[in-house]
Amino acid sequence: MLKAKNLGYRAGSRWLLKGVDLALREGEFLAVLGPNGSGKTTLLRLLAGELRPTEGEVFFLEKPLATYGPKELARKRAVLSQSREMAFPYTAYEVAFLGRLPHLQGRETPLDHQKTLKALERVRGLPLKERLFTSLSGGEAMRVEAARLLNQEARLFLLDEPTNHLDPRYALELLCLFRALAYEGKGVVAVLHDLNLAGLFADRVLLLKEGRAMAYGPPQSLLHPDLLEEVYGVPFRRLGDPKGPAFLVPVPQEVARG
Ligand SMILES: Nc1ncnc2c1ncn2[C@@H]1O[C@H](COP(=O)(O)OP(=O)(O)OP(=O)(O)O)[C@@H](O)[C@H]1O
Repeated sequence: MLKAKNLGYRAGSRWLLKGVDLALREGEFLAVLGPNGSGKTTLLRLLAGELRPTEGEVFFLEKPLATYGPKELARKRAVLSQSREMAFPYTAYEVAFLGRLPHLQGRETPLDHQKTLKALERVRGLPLKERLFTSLSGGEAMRVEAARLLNQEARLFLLDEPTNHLDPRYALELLCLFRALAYEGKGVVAVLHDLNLAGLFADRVLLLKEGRAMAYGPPQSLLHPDLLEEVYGVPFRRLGDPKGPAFLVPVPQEVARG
């Protein structure tokens, strides 16, 4: 459903992203990993159509992304960005309702409100619905934003650090939710910093370093201490049962040397 070929983006004289290829099928969950400043958000914004590539092209549902109008795009792909800013003092309910906007034919219907309540319920956000969005904690705001995305009923979800601000239980719940949506046939691309969550939830991982793809493939083969040390510049240790999922933790140099 989503394909990028030789994707590059330059700001001034600096390439923030260069030569990135990826392909996402319906039902797949792709995790984008990499150090701070490695180009993850830039890639997500290119895939969302918020930035135009300097080089290469993005195809979404068999069409060049650049040929979509904003409303058509908003019905088909939903974006969770890092910014939580709201131009107006919306309630949590109103923020979740924003997801219906691309679908409204002139005016809202009772069904749009039912869907909004259902979306809030799926993220355990119903008790927050009357609260001003700006008064919510980081984790509460993230869940309300997730309800907005669900309400958009898109085929592709692009998530920039969706587990930011979430405690371990909500982080797992949120990723389980998007994993379930992928099993239903949606596509999910999530920028994550937690390698272990990526290993648990993603079908494939793209590892970026300085705007270039260092590796792209199934997490079992990529989340390896040597590769991670090369990408992040710190040693990693693999924990857990060798036959089970890998859990990788960064360790100080002294600990790595024993
Ligand atoms: N408009 C711009 N002009 C110049 N440099 C930019 C611009 N936007 C982003 N950058 C730089 O490009 C690099 C990649 O930024 P990006 O936000 O994509 O990284 P990231 O991997 O998402 O980082 P983080 O993990 O810190 O969120 C950073 O060094 C950033 O400062």
